[in-house]
Amino acid sequence: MSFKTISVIGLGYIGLPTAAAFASRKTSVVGVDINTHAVDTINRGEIHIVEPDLDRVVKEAVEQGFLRAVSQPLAADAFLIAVPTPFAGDHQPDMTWVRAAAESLAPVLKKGDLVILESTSPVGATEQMAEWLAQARPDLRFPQDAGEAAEIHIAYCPERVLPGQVMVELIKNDRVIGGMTPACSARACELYQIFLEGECVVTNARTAEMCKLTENSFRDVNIAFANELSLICAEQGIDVWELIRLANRHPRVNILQPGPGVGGHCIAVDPWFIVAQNPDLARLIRTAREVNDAKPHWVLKQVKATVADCLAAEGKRAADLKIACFGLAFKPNIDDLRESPAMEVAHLIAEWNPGETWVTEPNVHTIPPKLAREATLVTLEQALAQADVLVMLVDHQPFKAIAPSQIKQRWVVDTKGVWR
Ligand SMILES: NC(=O)C1=CN([C@@H]2O[C@H](COP(=O)(O)OP(=O)(O)OC[C@H]3O[C@@H](n4cnc5c(N)ncnc54)[C@H](O)[C@@H]3O)[C@@H](O)[C@H]2O)C=CC1
Ligand SMILES: CC(=O)N[C@@H]1[C@@H](OP(=O)(O)OP(=O)(O)OC[C@H]2O[C@@H](n3ccc(=O)[nH]c3=O)[C@H](O)[C@@H]2O)O[C@H](C(=O)O)[C@@H](O)[C@@H]1O
Repeated sequence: MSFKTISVIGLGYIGLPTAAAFASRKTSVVGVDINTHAVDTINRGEIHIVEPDLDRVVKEAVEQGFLRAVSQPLAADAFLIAVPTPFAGDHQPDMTWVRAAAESLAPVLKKGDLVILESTSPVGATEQMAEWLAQARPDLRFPQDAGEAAEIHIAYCPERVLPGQVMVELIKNDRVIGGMTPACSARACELYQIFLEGECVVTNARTAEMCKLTENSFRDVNIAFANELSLICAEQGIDVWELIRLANRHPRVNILQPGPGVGGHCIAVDPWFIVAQNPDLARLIRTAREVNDAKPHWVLKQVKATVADCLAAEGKRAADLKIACFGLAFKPNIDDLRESPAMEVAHLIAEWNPGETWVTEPNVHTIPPKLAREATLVTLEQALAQADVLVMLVDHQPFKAIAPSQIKQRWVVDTKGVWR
């Protein structure tokens, strides 16, 4: 049985590209979002987020009548949930959005429908979602009670696309399919095969949930290793970038790059879901999070030491000093500031600095509210020409292109090793 209508609940960085990918294959897609600005923008054939190529695909899909957005779920044959799953203040996963999404679609569920959870979630979340649906619809049979005789199919299918390459990775990456029963997995594979060129790899829901968390924890632990090395190398007077380059010449060593910390709303968040469920066992994963979260404070110490050297050498007063931070985004060549360690370093510097704190960020045109009272957004040219201390935080292309002669003989803290 094919899918006549597909509904995607949550039209953000993941939901909108997914909805557009289905619609681009000439399948009727109804996107649902509680944000009316997002709904209106999409219905005009425009987009409210930044992602290469997404604008073109959405425009075509809307113009051809395959994609439309609404504020409340309508009947469909398959529902994909891609709403936020942040953590609460104590690092516990916050499933409020998933519950609200599930409860909002329950009234329109009918026999034979497929419900997929795509949001990054703790182990057991899919079973929990199935319970919420069953409580809302006691007239339908769900997999947790009916097994293969279920009238509703439910699966966990995590998303693993890299921001900036979403439209390519969405189609090409292999996809882990965690059905609550084999029939649920088979139905989910059928759905993704509408646009997927990668392989559907089938497992159960709990393993699929853990798989997503494992991928991001793997990266976090490996970045923490690089960040820890950077601390050790600074103490030992060794250039960490050269060290990593040399060690990576070993055929079985592949160390990642240190930086000001780890940002974005995924790698800095998801490992905590494992820690929250396994507090006594997830020791390495917790420590990696702590190492990466501590890095902005270490960078501040480096800045303080450099400022002290600068003041001593140039005989200036601290209040007259200008410190320029290069970059605010959470990684290079994007405008996303979520959980950005560069933002945090800039904030820590501005709170401490008795002089002026400047930030230069080619992808942002107004100073973010968190920094508005304490820092000034300046051009790259002004920062380079007039600041006393330069702090490299994000290896954006324009910063990497700065001529070495402009950096030479300057007071520099370089967290990305691009101005060495
Ligand atoms: N952004 C990324 O690179 C990746 C994100 N993920 C995961 O995907 C999930 C979604 O993330 P993003 O798309 O980045 O979030 P987002 O914040 O960009 O989009 C989520 C959307 O859901 C909407 N929403 C919230 N509650 C709703 C409800 N009850 N009904 C309808 N719409 C609702 C919001 O208004 C928002 O537009 C999260 O679990 C995230 O961890 C997974 C892989 C990559
Ligand atoms: C395992 C993995 O590669 N996960 C991806 C990750 O996307 P994201 O853009 O957050 O990852 P990223 O490029 O590693 O950046 C995360 C953070 O880590 C930093 N970073 C990255 C690599 C490195 O060598 N050193 C370093 O410090 C970045 O600057 C950034 O602050 O998380 C996404 C997600 O889950 O949302 C996931 O879909 C993506 O595939």
